[in-house]
Amino acid sequence: MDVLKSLVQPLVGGGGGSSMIDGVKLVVLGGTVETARRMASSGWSHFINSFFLTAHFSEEDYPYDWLMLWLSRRPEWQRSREFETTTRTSSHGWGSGVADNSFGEEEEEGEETPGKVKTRVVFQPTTNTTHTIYYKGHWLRVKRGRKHDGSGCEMLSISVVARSNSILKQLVLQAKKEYEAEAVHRIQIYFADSHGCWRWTDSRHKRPMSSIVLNPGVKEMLLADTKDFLKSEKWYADRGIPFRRGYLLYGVPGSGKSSLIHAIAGELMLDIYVVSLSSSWINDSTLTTLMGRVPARCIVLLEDLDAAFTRSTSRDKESTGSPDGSENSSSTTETTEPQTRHSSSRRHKEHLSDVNTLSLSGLLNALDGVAASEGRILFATTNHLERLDPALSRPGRMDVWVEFKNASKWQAELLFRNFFPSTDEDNVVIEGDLEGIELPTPPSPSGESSSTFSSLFSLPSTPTASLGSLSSVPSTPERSSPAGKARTVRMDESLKNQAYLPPPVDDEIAQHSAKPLDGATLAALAKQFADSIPDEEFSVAALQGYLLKNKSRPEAAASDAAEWVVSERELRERLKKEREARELKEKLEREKRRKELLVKEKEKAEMKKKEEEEVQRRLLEEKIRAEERAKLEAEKAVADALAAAEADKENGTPSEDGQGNEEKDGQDSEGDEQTPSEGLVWVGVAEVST
Ligand SMILES: Nc1ncnc2c1ncn2[C@@H]1O[C@H](COP(=O)(O)OP(=O)(O)OP(=O)(O)O)[C@@H](O)[C@H]1O
Repeated sequence: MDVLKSLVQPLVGGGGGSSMIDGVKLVVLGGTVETARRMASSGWSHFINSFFLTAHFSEEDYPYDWLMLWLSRRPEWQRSREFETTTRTSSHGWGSGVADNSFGEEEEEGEETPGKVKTRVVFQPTTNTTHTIYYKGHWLRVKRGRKHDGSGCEMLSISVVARSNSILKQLVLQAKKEYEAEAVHRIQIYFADSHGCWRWTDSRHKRPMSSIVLNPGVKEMLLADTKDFLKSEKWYADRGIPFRRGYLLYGVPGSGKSSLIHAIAGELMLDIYVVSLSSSWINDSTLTTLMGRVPARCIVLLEDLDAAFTRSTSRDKESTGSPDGSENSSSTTETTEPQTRHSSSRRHKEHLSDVNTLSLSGLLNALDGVAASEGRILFATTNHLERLDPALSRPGRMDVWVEFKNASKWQAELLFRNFFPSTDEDNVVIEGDLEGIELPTPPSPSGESSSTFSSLFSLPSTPTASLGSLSSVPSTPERSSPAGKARTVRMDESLKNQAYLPPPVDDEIAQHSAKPLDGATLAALAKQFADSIPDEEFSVAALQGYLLKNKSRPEAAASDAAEWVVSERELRERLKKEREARELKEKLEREKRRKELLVKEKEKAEMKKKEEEEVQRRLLEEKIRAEERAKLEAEKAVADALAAAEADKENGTPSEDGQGNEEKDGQDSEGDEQTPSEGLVWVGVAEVST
C-alpha cells in the first residue's frame, strides 16, 4: 500500500497542488494505463496469432456452406449467448438435422393451415463473436464476420494452433462429405441476378427419372449421353475440343422439358444454374459474366431461348435471333463473329438506345467464347424452334436436339400407371410391358430413324460437322454401342438409382390419395384411360391436371376420361371462338380507328386548303383595294393640279394673245421636263408598288 502511495503521490502532487493540476495528472495517468493495456493486448494477440493457422471462407464459395452446415450441428456453436435469426439457412434448405437449432411451425400448438408455407427460423451466432470448438484433438477458434471490401459478404474464419494445415484440410473435407451426404437427396437451384452473379434460390428434392414419361428411349438416351460426357474430359482434352455439351429441348408447353432437366440433374448430382433470357436486364456482358462464373460441373439452363430475341423488337436485324432476319438467316459462326468486329458503332448505338439488349453474337460468345466455362452441360428450352437462328444450334453449342410433343397414348398409359399407387412392389413399368399400344420407334443414335420419333437426334460434337448431317457422333467413342443395348443398360441403371428419397407423405394428403390398386386392375384402368385419350392432342401437363382432379378415384379417372376429352375439346372450341371473336373485334376496332384517322386527316387537309384559299383571297382583295386607293389618290392629285392651274389662271394677268401663258407653260415644261400626265402615271405606279 505504501509502495502504491509513493508511486501515486508524486503524480498527484501531494496535498498542496490545485484541484485543476490534480485533474490533469489523473487524465495523464488514465491515458498511460489504457495505452499500456492496449499495447499489451495487441502484443498478446499478435503473439498468439503467430502460433495460429487461420483459414478464411467466403460466403460466395461452397466451403462456406459446407462449414456452416457442419457448425450448425456442433453443440458449441449453438451454445452461443448472442444470436441472430435468419430464415435463409446457409445449408440451403436442408440442415434440419438433429443438432440443428432451427425451429418452425410444426413445433407450435394448434392445427395447421393447409397450403401455408412452413418457414423455418434459424438461430446462428452473431457476427464477430468467437467460438472455441474442439475437433480431433485441436481447439478451433471460429469467428463469423464480414468482409471489409464493401461487398458486405460474410466470412468464416477458423484458426487452429498447429504446425501444418492438415487439420484444417480434414475439417473442410469432413464438412464437404456431410454436406454432400445431405445433398444426395436434393438439387440446388441458382438463378442469375442482374449483377451477373448467381444467387442460390432453392433446394429441391430430386425427381426420379421414372416419373418422367417420354417416348421410349428418349430420357435414357439423354441420361447416357450426359453421363458419358461427364466422364470424357480427357477425351475432349486430347483432341483439343472444348469440354462442353449442349442440349436443345424444344416443343409444346407442358410436355416435360423442365421436368426432364430436373430429373437429369438429380441423377447426375449436379446443381442447376438458370438464366431466363426473357429477363429485362439481360445483356451481352451480363450473360458473358454469368457464363464465366458457372462452376465446372453443373447444368446451365437457358430458359425460353427464343424469348431473348422477341423481347426487344427495336434491335437491328443483324442481331436478332430470328431466322427471318434475311441477312442473318443463313448465318453461322463464321458469319456472325465478324459481325461482332465490324459492328462496333452499331453496337454502340444499340447500347445507347437500349442498354438491356442481348444480341445474337453476344449470346453465341457467352455460350462458347473464351470466357465460357468448361465442363458444364448446357440445356436450352424453347417452345418455338422456328424462331431460333441456325447459328445457335451449331454443333458445339447445341449438340443434341430433343423434340417434345403432346402426349401419345403410350405416354398417357404410363402416366396413369405412375400416378396411382399399386400394391405390387415391383410395379415398375418397362416400355415393352405396355401391351396393345403401338410404341413409337425408339431413337437411333445412328440417326437413320424415325418416323414418329424423329425428335431426338444427336449432332456430332466436332466443329466441322454440318447441321444437315444429323448423324450421331457420341461424345466419346465408347458410345457407339447399338441403341437398344444402350437403352436397356441405362434403364437398369436408372432403376437402380438409390439417390432419390421422396419426402414422406403427409397423413392428411395420404387420406385424399387413392388406395393402392393391384397390378392387373391398375394396368386395365391405365389402358382404358389411354384408349380414351387421343394421340398427341393434349399435353402431359394437361393429362396430369386431369388426373390430379381425380387423385383419389382411379376408376373415375379412367372411365370419365372420354367425357373429359369431349369437355376439353368444347372448352378449347369455346376459347378459340372467344379468341377469334376478340381478335375480330380488335381488328374491327383497329379498322374503325384507322378510318376515323383517315377522315380526320382528310378534314384537316380540306381545312388547310380552305384556309390557304382564304389567305389568297384576302391578299387579292388587299391588292385590289390598294390599287383603287392609288387610283383615287392619283385622280385627286390631278384634280388638285387642275384646280391650282385654274386658280393661277384666274389670279394671274391674262396675256392678250395668250403668249405669256404659253411662255410660262413652255418654261414650266422646260424646267420640269415632265408633263402632268407623266406625273399622274408616276404617282399611280408609286402607290401600287408601296
Ligand atoms: N413428360 C412428362 N412426364 C412427366 N410429367 C410431365 C411431363 N410433361 C409434363 N409433365 C408435368 O407437367 C408439368 C409441367 O411440365 P414442365 O414444366 O416440365 O413442362 P415444359 O415442357 O417445361 O413446359 P414449358 O415449355 O411451358 O416450360 C409438371 O408438373 C410435370 O410434372
